[in-house]
Amino acid sequence: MLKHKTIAFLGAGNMAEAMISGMIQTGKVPAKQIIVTNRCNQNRLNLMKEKYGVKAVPMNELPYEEIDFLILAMKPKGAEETLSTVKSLLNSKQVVISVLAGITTSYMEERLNPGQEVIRVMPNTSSMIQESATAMSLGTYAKDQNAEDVKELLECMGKVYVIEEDQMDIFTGIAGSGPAYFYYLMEQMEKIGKVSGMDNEMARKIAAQTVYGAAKMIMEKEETPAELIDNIVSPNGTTAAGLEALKKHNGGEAISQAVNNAAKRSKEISEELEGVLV
Ligand SMILES: NC(=O)C1=CN([C@@H]2O[C@H](COP(=O)(O)OP(=O)(O)OC[C@H]3O[C@@H](n4cnc5c(N)ncnc54)[C@H](O)[C@@H]3O)[C@@H](O)[C@H]2O)C=CC1
Ligand SMILES: O=C(O)[C@@H]1CCC=N1
Repeated sequence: MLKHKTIAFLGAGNMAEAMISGMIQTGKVPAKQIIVTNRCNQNRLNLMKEKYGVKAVPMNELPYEEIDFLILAMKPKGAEETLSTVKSLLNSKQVVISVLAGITTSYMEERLNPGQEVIRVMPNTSSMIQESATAMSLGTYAKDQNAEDVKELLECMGKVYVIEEDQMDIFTGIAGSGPAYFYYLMEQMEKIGKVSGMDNEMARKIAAQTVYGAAKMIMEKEETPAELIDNIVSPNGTTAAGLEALKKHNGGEAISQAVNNAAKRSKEISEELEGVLV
């Protein structure tokens, strides 16, 4: 039952805000049960309080005893210090949820009290409008009931996929970072529309509607991407000409490289930070 849970965010940045926005919109978690804090930016905390009606407190005033789910939402490099700080403040019933890229459940478990429940999550910023593709992987000690509640919480932000943790790097490459590739793509569409005399705003909306429609087709129809492409291509037509240019300029390879490089970076972050322990 989410309505009785108290959820605290350590870190009040872009990802925390997107998640809070998604949660608030469902009404499943009362705003007064969401607490947000960060290391230094009081203006940011004020903004979160005004915009979402959540509690916003300085770090040293976080009421740890009230928290059910503690969400780590700072940058990965802050994990070490944060985990060592919260270790002595948490009890065994509280669940630590991390959205930090590259931070493994074992990394967290090794730095928290033995048996502490930990869940690793990878959302994306579309949580803001409840359209995230979010992954979750359970740590060694995560209990079924808490895992179910956390899944329900993440469903406030979009679709949730429970995955093996060894898939988290590639998931991050596809879905955590993924919105940025599509924004980049749409930015290029907007630019070329503008160069060709189209109104900026109009070109942006047209590109977005096209991406949105294509994504919806994949979600709602049975056809594969290849079949859907086939439905668009006319022999010697415009799409064939467009795809020819895309292939000539290694469009497919560019996307594969983007996903792979992001996944590789996620793995590197784990390795760099794990190195701190030895
Ligand atoms: N932005 C995104 O699209 C996604 C981000 N993430 C993960 O979310 C985390 C946060 O990313 P963003 O929100 O984009 O960063 P951000 O820079 O917008 O926000 C970071 C926040 O953490 C606070 N902070 C820094 N150190 C802290 C500490 N020791 N204790 C408490 N608060 C601290 C900062 O004051 C700031 O409010 C990262 O670890 C990232 O890997 C995961 C999925 C998607
Ligand atoms: O760029 C990053 O590292 C974070 C993780 C996924 C999206 N943003």
